[in-house]
Amino acid sequence: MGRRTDGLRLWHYPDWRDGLTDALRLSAAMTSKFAVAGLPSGGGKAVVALPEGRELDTDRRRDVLRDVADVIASLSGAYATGPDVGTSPADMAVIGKTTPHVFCKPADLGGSGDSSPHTAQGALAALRAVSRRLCGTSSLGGRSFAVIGLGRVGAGLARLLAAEGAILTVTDIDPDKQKISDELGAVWRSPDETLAADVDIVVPAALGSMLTSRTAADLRCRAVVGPANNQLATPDVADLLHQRDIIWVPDYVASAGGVINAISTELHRVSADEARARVRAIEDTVDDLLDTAQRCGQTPAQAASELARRRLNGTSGPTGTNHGAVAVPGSVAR
Ligand SMILES: NC(=O)c1ccc[n+]([C@@H]2O[C@H](COP(=O)([O-])OP(=O)(O)OC[C@H]3O[C@@H](n4cnc5c(N)ncnc54)[C@H](O)[C@@H]3O)[C@@H](O)[C@H]2O)c1
Ligand SMILES: CC(C)[C@H](N)C(=O)O
Repeated sequence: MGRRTDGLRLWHYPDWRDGLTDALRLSAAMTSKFAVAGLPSGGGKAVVALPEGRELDTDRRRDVLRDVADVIASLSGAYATGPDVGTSPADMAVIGKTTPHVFCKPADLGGSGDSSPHTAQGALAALRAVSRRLCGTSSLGGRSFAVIGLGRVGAGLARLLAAEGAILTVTDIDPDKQKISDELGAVWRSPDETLAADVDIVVPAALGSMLTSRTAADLRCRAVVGPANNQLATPDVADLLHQRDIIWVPDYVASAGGVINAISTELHRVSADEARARVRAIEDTVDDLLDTAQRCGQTPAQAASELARRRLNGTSGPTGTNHGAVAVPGSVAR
């Protein structure tokens, strides 16, 4: 069995089976993410499905993480985890006490630390490629962006965009995040208004399935490019966006900066500079994909999926079409 890698999501779901569905969709996307990034791993995802409204106190959270660590340890290296929505390097440190199969522990414990700044840099690189396509320059100053989700990745990316002189509309379901909006001089709107904002590029940086046939019809932007995993509710939304002349860069391409940095530094042992260069190369990957799509009369989604398929078929060993999901039902957290 090939090795599968990727993050641990700790989030609320109406039913633990919704968490399982999320884990399966995310793990499939991770397989494509690793393939397009040229990384030698299958995709995986672990989800802790918390019942709606249930918050974990410190002790309960540690117990849940230990349960997750036991499951990962039982897989004997077939799956390694890292952070995702709802988890952090500190959580990886807890898991790391039970199993070595964990990425992104804090640097003082030998890990590569928080993946989110690298994910944000990777998404910025993807945005540069799309800006060049739309405006003839990779410079982001003066361009308008609508950032949805001001969590670890979204807030970091919004700060990078603000530093380049971009014009920002932002949102989050957490009203406390309006502080970040104020700090950046951004316009704060509701999530629905932000998705339909009249901007150059919408940047999904929250949870998945935001792009449905209905929301795609309401978009007023020229492109959708962001770090959120699984942005499309259903694959056909990519065609709807293409028909509307809206460029959509597949999430598994734009969001690869975090895993590229973690694998490059923790497994390939390259320098921080080399890892940064690999993350920045997402700009070239997106350039190539958009060129291929245009040349072959495809959507960027089709071009990316063909590239992933070619890489998966042409590679033996640890990379394969297999992906795996570990769902830890909410019962552990009840
Ligand atoms: N952390 C990483 O390195 C990394 C890497 C690749 C992809 N991603 C993806 O990027 C996205 C964000 O990850 P993160 O690590 O920043 O998570 P996070 O938990 O730190 O942030 C998510 C943010 O989205 C907000 N949010 C949730 N639902 C929303 C909605 N409907 N509308 C607006 N805001 C909403 C939350 O309140 C939170 O502030 C996720 O899809 C994740 O899978 C993260
Ligand atoms: C960094 C990685 C572990 C991240 N959760 C991703 O989805 O790519």
